[in-house]
Amino acid sequence: MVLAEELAKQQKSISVAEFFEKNKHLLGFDSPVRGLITTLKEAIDNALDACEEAGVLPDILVIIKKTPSGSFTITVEDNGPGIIPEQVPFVFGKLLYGSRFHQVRQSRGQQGIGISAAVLYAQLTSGVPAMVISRTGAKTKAHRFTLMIKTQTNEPDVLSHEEIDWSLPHGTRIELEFESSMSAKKRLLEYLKYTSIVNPHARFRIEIDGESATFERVSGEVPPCPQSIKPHPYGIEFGILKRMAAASEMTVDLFLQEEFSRVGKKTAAEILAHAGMKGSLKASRLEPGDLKKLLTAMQEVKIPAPPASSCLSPIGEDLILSGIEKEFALDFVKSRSRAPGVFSGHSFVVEAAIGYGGRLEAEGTARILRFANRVPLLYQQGACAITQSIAAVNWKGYGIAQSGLPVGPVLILVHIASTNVPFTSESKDAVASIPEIEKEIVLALQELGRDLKAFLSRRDRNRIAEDRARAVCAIIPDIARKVSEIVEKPVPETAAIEGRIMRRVVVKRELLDGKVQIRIDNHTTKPVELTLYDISPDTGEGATVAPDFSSDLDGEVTKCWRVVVEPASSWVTLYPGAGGGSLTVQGMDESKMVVMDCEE
Ligand SMILES: Nc1ncnc2c1ncn2[C@@H]1O[C@H](COP(=O)(O)OP(=O)(O)OP(=O)(O)O)[C@@H](O)[C@H]1O
Repeated sequence: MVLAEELAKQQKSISVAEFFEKNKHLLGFDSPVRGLITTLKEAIDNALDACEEAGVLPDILVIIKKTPSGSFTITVEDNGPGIIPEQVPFVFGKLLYGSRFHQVRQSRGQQGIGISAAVLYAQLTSGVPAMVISRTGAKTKAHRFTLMIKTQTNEPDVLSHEEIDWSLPHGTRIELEFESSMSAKKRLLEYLKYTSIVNPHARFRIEIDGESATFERVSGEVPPCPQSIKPHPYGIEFGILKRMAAASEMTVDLFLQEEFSRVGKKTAAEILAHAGMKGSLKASRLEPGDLKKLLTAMQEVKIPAPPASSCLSPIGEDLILSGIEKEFALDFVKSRSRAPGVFSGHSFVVEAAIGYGGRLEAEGTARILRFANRVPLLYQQGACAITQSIAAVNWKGYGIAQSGLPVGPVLILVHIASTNVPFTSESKDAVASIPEIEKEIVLALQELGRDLKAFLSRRDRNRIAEDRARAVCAIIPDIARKVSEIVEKPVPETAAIEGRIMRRVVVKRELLDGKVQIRIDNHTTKPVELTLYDISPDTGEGATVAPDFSSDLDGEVTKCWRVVVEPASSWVTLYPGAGGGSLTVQGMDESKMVVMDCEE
C-alpha cells in the first residue's frame, strides 16, 4: 500500500521534552501568569524538599524583576545542601530526572519533571538560558552554569560552567527569564502566604520589582525528613511486580519479605499458600501466570496498613494554628490532624482547620485553602476532591449558610500528606476523588464544624448578655443623678460600675488632691496592654511596666512606657501636669473597652 509506506516515512519517536514543549499546559504552564506561578512553585518546592532532607531551616529568597525588554527574570535561592556539579545539568536540563520518583515517602516533588519543565518554558518563551549556581559546602567553591535543554533528545546543553566565589556556604540559586505579566503579583503573594502557613519553619524573603516583603517563620524546628519505606503489597500493579521479580535474586518467600512493607515470615507464608505456590522458587523465574496468582494473593490476604509515622510529615494542629493566626486575624480558629489512613497501599493523613470572623469577608463563599504535601493548590478548585468533600458536609447543621460550599466569613484549610498524593494530572493542581481520602476530610470537617457551632452559640449568648448589660448601663448615670439629688450628695462616678457590668477595660483620667492621675480597671479575663506617652508611671500592683523606649509619634520622638494590666486588676499612675501625655490601648478590639477621658 502506498499510503502505508508514506505514513511509515513520517513515523518517528518523540522525546519527552518535545512532548511537553507542545503540551506545556499539562505541566501548569498554560498562560504567562500561570507560567510564573508554576515556575516559582517548582523552584520553592525543590528548595523546601532539599532543606528538609538536609535538616536545615529554609531561608528562601525570591526575586522577580522586569527586564528592559519587557520580560521577567525570576530568581529563587535556597540555603539547602546544594547539588553536586556533575548532576546540575541533568537536574535542570533533562525532563524526568529526579531523586524522588522511586521513593515511597512524603515529598513535594514526585515526578522529576518540575524544574526542568520551568527551564524548558523559559527557553521557549524568551530563548534565554537558565543560570544556576550551586554550592555543596563551605570548603568547596560554588559552580555557575548556564544551560538549556536539547528538546529533540531531552538532554542538557551546557553553554558555560565555571567555579565562582559565592556568599552562601551551601545552597542553590536558579535564575530564569520568560514572558509574563505583573498581574501575577497578587497570586504570587497569595501563593507565598499560603506556603508559609503550611511551612511554618521556613522564611521567605521576596523582592518584586524593587519592593520587598518577608514571610517570617513561626517555628524554629525543622520537621523530621520523612523516611522512605518499601511499597505496600496493596499498592502494587502487575507491571511493577513483574519488573521487581525479574530484578530479584531471591526466592519468592524472601522476595516478599524483603521487598514489601509489612510482609514478615507469617504474611509471606499466607500469601504463598493463597497463591498455591512454593516459597523456594526463584522470583526471577516466575511465569506471567504465576505472577498474576501471586499478585491476587498479595491483594487478598489481610496485611496491616503501611507504617505512616516515619514516611509522612503532617504539620500538626498547633503549627497549623500558628500559621493561620500569623496570616489572618480571626475570631475563632481550630485545627484537627486525623489518624493516618491508607488507600491502595499508600499512607495518608488529613489535617484540617476552620477559621471564622475577623477580617474575613462576610459575604460570598468561604475561603478555601487546599494543600498537598505542604504545597498550596491554587488552580482547578472545582475539580478537586478537597472542594467536593467540603461541599459534601452539611454546614447548615453547624450554623453556617451553604450554597454548595459554605457561605460567610469562614476559612477552611485542608492538608493531605501522603506518600503518593493522587493528583488528577501532572500539573498537580487538584486531588483525585479517592473515597478513603474524601471520608477522612469529611470526618475532620465535621469535628471542626461541631467546635464552630459551639463557638457561634456561645457568641450569640454573649451578644444577648451584652445587649442586656448595655441597656442597664445606659440608665445607670440617670439613676446615679436621681439618687444623688434625693440624698443630696455629689453624683458618684459610675464608669467603674459600667465597666464591671460590661466586663470591659475602663481607662479614666481623674483628679485626686489636685493632681491628675490615670486609672485603669481591667474587668476582662485577659491582660490588657497599654502604651503611655510622655508620662512617668509608677509601678502599681497588678501591672508590669516595661522600661521606657522612644517612639516616633507623629514625627516627634516621644518617651513611651508599655504597661500590661492583669485581668481583674486596677492600676493607677500619676500624671505630671505638663507635657501633654496621652495613652493608647493595644491588642484590644475597640468595641470591647471603654476608654474615658484618656486624651489630654
Ligand atoms: N534546590 C535544590 N536543591 C537540591 N536538590 C535539588 C534542588 N532542585 C532540584 N533538586 C534535585 O533535582 C531533582 C529534580 O527536580 P524536579 O523539580 O525536576 O523534580 P522533583 O521535584 O523530583 O519532582 P516534580 O516533578 O514532582 O517537581 C529533585 O528530585 C532533587 O533531587
